[in-house]
Amino acid sequence: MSSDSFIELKNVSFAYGDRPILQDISLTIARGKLVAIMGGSGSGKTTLLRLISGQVLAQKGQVLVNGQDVGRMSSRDLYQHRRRMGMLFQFGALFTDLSVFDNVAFPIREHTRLPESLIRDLVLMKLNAVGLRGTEALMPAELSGGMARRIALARAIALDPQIMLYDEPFTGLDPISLGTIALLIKKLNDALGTSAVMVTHDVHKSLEIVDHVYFVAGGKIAAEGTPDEVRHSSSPWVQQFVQGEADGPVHFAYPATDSLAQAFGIKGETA
Ligand SMILES: Nc1ncnc2c1ncn2[C@@H]1O[C@H](COP(=O)(O)OP(=O)(O)OP(=O)(O)O)[C@@H](O)[C@H]1O
Repeated sequence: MSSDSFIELKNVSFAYGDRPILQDISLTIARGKLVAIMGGSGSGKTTLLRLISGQVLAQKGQVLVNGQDVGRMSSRDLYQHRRRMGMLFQFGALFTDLSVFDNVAFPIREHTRLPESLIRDLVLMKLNAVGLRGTEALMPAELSGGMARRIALARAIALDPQIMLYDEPFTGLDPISLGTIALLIKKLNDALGTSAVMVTHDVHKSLEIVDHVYFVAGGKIAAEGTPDEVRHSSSPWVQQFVQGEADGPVHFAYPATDSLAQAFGIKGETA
């Protein structure tokens, strides 16, 4: 384990009922880094985020956040843990009957007793951070999809989280909005020193902004590497991902084999 790891999964196994989803997964997210998790549909990527947030608990292994085992947290600790966490989900829609201002203010009002004048300053700062100061009086129906996602990002960072979890933050956005939100995610992560995990299907955009990539297949970490290692991998498996080809050697419905990590041709775990 690296000494600056902030989130660490150690030999984690998880099943929904008797259906195994993740088996003996180990991964590390260093403090202040942005890490992508990629893999086929249904491979368990969102489940990994849920394990980190404590929404589901590992049946085996440990999920450590800042050295604390999420599986052993009291409900009070879990509440504190979630308070230190921001989430931006694909379907994490804004509250349609609240203004932009009230949407961003919502977590601040929910979790603090700050006076309204200070809340106002904080909300305006967060809107400024996502480049949307001046929109505070608008209602969500008056926003474009890209703007709405940025407001959701402002809301997610309202409490200056130590951890950010992104689940498909680019889905449904036009290329320009997608580029804007990707840059914002990177800029905010660097500025806030947040340790962030992003589940994404957008390989190209992610490789531009993340520090490290984990590939999940067959319930395991099939491969991992820096964006450069991923881009230059000679493995047909990785290339299928990077090129976004529908046909190729990756068959996500099949369990991963022991040789999958080697097949990726970049650092991987042996099963
Ligand atoms: N609450 C649940 N109860 C039972 N099974 C579930 C539950 N949530 C997810 N699953 C199943 O677990 C598997 C992994 O789901 P998960 O959402 O983690 O995958 P994913 O990699 O994020 O998929 P996608 O890329 O399609 O969003 C899927 O087969 C899904 O059907």
